Amino acid sequence: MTEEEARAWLTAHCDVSRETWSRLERYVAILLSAMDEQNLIAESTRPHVWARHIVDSAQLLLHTKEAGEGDWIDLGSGAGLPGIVLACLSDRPILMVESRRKRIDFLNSVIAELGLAHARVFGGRVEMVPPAQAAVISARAYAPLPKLFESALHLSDKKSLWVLPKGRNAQNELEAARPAWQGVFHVEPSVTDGDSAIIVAHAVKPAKRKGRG
Ligand SMILES: C[S@@+](CC[C@H](N)C(=O)[O-])C[C@H]1O[C@@H](n2cnc3c(N)ncnc32)[C@H](O)[C@@H]1O
Repeated sequence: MTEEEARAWLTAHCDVSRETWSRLERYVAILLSAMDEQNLIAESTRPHVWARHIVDSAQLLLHTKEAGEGDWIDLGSGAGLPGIVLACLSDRPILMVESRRKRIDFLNSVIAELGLAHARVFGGRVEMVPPAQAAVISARAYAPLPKLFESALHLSDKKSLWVLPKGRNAQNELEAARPAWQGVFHVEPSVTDGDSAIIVAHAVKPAKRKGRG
């Protein structure tokens, strides 16, 4: 997907008002300029930021149309991917969880600068977030599935929808997690990379251990 195709995709699939475009443009500008101080995205993706990061984040919205009302919690948000992009494109309250100080400060400054009143940051580890029943949970490049579910189960209930961009190994990672985790799982293709996929899940819970004997 070229940068031009990425913008066209946003126009076709998301409700992008002039205000939203200007927020997204501003976010991209802040992100690229902060790259001088901290490594927020891989250097190689800098020329492809709209496709590799903005659309890659925005596409998660396509899989959450059935989600109930309530908060979206984004685990390990880093520079705000997907959290800030989703906050620009949706009014749903979003909590971004990030443990690294410089990234927490970066996220708070972006929220203030873009005026995203429905977005908040929990500055600390996912495991320390007070229990919640999120409507949606996302995590991009945060942790392998078992650690991801273990660390965030207390933020979910059976209705929570998990949307987890997982790269090329999505299916294998899912198979590996299956013995320990039950749920309803789908693997959806990514629009930005034909080889990558997004795991969409609900009713996630630890599998019952088989009794001995
Ligand atoms: C590889 S980065 C990905 C960042 C962003 N989601 C993205 O796709 O660009 C993983 C992020 O998760 C954060 N992180 C890792 N473990 C965490 C934990 N247990 N609690 C909160 N944040 C965590 C790291 O500080 C880092 O910013």
